Amino acid sequence: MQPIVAVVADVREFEKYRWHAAPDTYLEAAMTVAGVLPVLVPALGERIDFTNLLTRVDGVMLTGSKSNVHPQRYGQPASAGHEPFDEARDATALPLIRATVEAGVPLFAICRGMQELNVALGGSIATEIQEQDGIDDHRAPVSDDQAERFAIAHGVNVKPGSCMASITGAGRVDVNSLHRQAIDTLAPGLRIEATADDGTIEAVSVTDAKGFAIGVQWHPEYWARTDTPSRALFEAFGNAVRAYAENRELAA
Ligand SMILES: N[C@@H](CCC(=O)NCCCC(=O)O)C(=O)O
Repeated sequence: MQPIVAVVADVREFEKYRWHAAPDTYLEAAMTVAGVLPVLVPALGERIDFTNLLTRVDGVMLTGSKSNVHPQRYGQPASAGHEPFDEARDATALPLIRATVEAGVPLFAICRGMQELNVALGGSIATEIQEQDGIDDHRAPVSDDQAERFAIAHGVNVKPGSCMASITGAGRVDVNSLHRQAIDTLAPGLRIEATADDGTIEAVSVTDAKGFAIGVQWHPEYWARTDTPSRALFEAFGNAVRAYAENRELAA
């Protein structure tokens, strides 16, 4: 049995069309390492019956994106520093996250996805964090080579006793870094799982989650086959999704 994981699409305009799409790296990591079938959910917002969708999938994965959650979603005015936006993705991901957490469906939120998780549950986001005193530059290296942009960039400190620690081990984990925003106010119901040396929140989990519900600010999908912590995260997500699918089948 191949469990199904919903992946919310980004909206992109090219070749004079409006596309709903997701980067191949996330889909490959889900298929190859997690062992699940990723199925794109178009960013059609509240027209989607999220309750019905969640009866037909065994997990939800939220990808990273160059776009940012619109600041109005967390009560702040928009500025150039918050752009670019993808409001169709916001309108789809945020209610889906709330429904997913409520239903106890396994959830893996990556980069923008972790920021969406925080906003969906009532938190806020800081933008252009590298301009803050004491905060390092977490943006991707300037390069045309994706492997250079997604290269390991810094260490994070995984909290002992955390969900993340049960997957990657507690202590130091080396990660890549491609973000200029980060969690500002932590949402109620989220727990910090890992931080960078400058205090930036790098991983969270849903405090009273019925199962796997983790967000990471880095990109484990890119090296999921070769990097041990990245592989461990996708394998753990896949195992949680399979267990959920089996329980759902037994209950049917
Ligand atoms: N845009 C937000 C979210 C970070 C994120 O998802 N980054 C992925 C970018 C992929 C790329 O640059 O190729 C932020 O900047 O914090």
